[in-house]
Amino acid sequence: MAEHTVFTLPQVAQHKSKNDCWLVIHGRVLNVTKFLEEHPGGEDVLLESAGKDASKEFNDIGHSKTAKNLVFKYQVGVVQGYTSNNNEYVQVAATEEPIKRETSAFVIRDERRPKYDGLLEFIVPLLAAASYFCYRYLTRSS
Ligand code: HEM
Repeated sequence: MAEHTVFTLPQVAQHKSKNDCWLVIHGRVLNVTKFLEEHPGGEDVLLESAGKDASKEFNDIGHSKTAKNLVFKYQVGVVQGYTSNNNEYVQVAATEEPIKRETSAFVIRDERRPKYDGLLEFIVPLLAAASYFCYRYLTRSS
């Protein structure tokens, strides 16, 4: 698959013109030549990062989810030293500048409750009520 073609950073650096513009975002090598004119932020910012790792610039803008998903569309490979991990590419060996791995801002809370929680909620009041009636029964005046 094309998205797993491995490129070195010097190889990526050879594609830095308006007619042939590649950049790296989070270990992914992107060919954004056709996207230059479409980029809502303008082509100049992309050309400034052409042939380079633009992860920091990409993050700093705070691109939307749409923008993040578009990254996949332009992927032509990965940077040497990165490996796929659940659809994210993480650095496995020092290449040049370390690229920060993007982390999710969400904390997923496990709302599942223990299996017997519901049962206990039912049994404890039942036992309390049963104890009360036993007590009343045993202490009743005949
Ligand atoms: C393939 C990589 C990129 C894609 C797919 C992309 C996509 C987009 C999209 C869809 C927007 C519209 C706003 C949004 O949805 O977030 C946007 C805005 C923008 N992008 Fe990118 N972008 C890329 C790379 C970059 C890079 C490397 C830079 C900076 C060096 C950059 C700078 C900007 C700026 C300045 C805006 C305008 C933000 C604003 O007007 O508030 N983008 N980009």
